[in-house]
Amino acid sequence: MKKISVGLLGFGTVGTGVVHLLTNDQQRLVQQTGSQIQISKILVKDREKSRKMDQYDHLLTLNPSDVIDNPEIDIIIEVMGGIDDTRKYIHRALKNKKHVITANKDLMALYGTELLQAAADEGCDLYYEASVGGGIPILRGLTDGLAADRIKKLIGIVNGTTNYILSKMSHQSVSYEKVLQEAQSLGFAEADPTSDVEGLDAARKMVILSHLAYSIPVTLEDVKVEGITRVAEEDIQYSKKLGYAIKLVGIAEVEDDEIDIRVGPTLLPFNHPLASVDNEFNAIYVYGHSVGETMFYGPGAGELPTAIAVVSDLITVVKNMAYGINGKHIFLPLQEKKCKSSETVESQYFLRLHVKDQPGALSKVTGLFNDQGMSLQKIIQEPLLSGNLAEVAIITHTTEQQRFEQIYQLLKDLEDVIDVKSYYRVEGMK
Ligand SMILES: NC(=O)C1=CN([C@@H]2O[C@H](COP(=O)(O)OP(=O)(O)OC[C@H]3O[C@@H](n4cnc5c(N)ncnc54)[C@H](OP(=O)(O)O)[C@@H]3O)[C@@H](O)[C@H]2O)C=CC1
Ligand SMILES: N[C@@H](CC=O)C(=O)O
Ligand code: NA
Repeated sequence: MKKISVGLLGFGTVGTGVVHLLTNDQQRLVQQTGSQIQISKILVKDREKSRKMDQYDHLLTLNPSDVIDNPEIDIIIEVMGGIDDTRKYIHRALKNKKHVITANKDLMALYGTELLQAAADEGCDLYYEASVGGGIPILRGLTDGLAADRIKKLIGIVNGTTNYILSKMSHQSVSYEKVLQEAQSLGFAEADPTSDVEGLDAARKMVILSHLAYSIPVTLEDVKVEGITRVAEEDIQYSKKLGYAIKLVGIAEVEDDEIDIRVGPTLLPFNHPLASVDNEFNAIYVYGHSVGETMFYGPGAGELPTAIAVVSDLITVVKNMAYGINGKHIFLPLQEKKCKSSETVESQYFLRLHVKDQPGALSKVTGLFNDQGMSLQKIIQEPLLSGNLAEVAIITHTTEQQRFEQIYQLLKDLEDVIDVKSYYRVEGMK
């Protein structure tokens, strides 16, 4: 039987899951690929660290060259993360005619086109299913399952850590700091969770999805990004009272050949299928011209779900080797990029304000919207416990961003409005 040799860069959360599957599912791998897959070397940073799977200690190395320049290794699995070193290592591995599988969305969002081109030039495979939605086969869903359709819109909950934090804050009375720690200890959060909570991780995933869905070479700079750090418990509670869940959502939409991509806390009505996607689960809602609406749902992070995506890529690479078609399935963006101006993007909005708790204050607020020709869909007012203030939460009807910004400014200037505490976009049902 043909023997395929694999080298790993990294043996952390995802690496451990990959090694676990390669060790315990040999039989299945042989059935699927007709080959015996063995691990030859594993690059780590700390040789002395105690590991869950210590039977592989003899394969550990601190020298990247033992993996990427090793003539015995056919396929590199990159699960160490980071950008600069990994970019160099993957280029070198491809030059050495090794196929590469990576879970690294940071790298693929920034240098995906360059690396995919290098892979195509070398006749090598470069697969990265784990980089978006962990175990959900969303990249394959776009490139294979929906290959015949033109995609209109993607809405994704693509960051497990922030979804975990917002779900826990919504369903239990628990502090932001405590749930972030939980997400870290469960292995969902990045080594530095800033990229999770500031929305950058989701933005990177939206870049990768947009490349595949629209074949447009968007970059991270094209994504308007806001994280969850300013989402207050009150925002979550008032949203619930109005019938909505707050989620960190990425939206990529093409209209008249112009693309708009954004990531931010967004209200979803409870009857929206994405509203019930909780904890570390991810989901990507895809609107195709012909297929209509589809949703890809599953665990977006964690050891084994992410490892499943990596090992499924590995099976594809080994099958491609058997058919002699490596490097033939590289998707490079082919369309010209035209970005939509933010000001004209339409949405409903949620606003939470503190107003003076006195007769007439609420009617001044609603009067302002009325005078500006913007109707409101829902409004609630509740007294605050201190300061002779009331809290008002509003859902507007759909309006352009520039129009909303004008009204927001007028609202802040209104004498009875003490403060506009927050505002977010609201995604309606299609
Ligand atoms: N965790 C998850 O749920 C998901 C992670 N990903 C992505 O997968 C990748 C891996 O993530 P994860 O497993 O969580 O990360 P971990 O931090 O758990 O593991 C990283 C591994 O890489 C090794 N490593 C890191 N830097 C170096 C270096 N400079 N030289 C040698 N070895 C190095 C570490 O060595 P040592 O063990 O010695 O410290 C460790 O084994 C990242 O790109 C991440 O974004 C993608 C989807 C989900
Ligand atoms: N930190 C990421 C891990 C998976 O990509 C997340 O929380 O989704
Ligand atoms: Na995936």
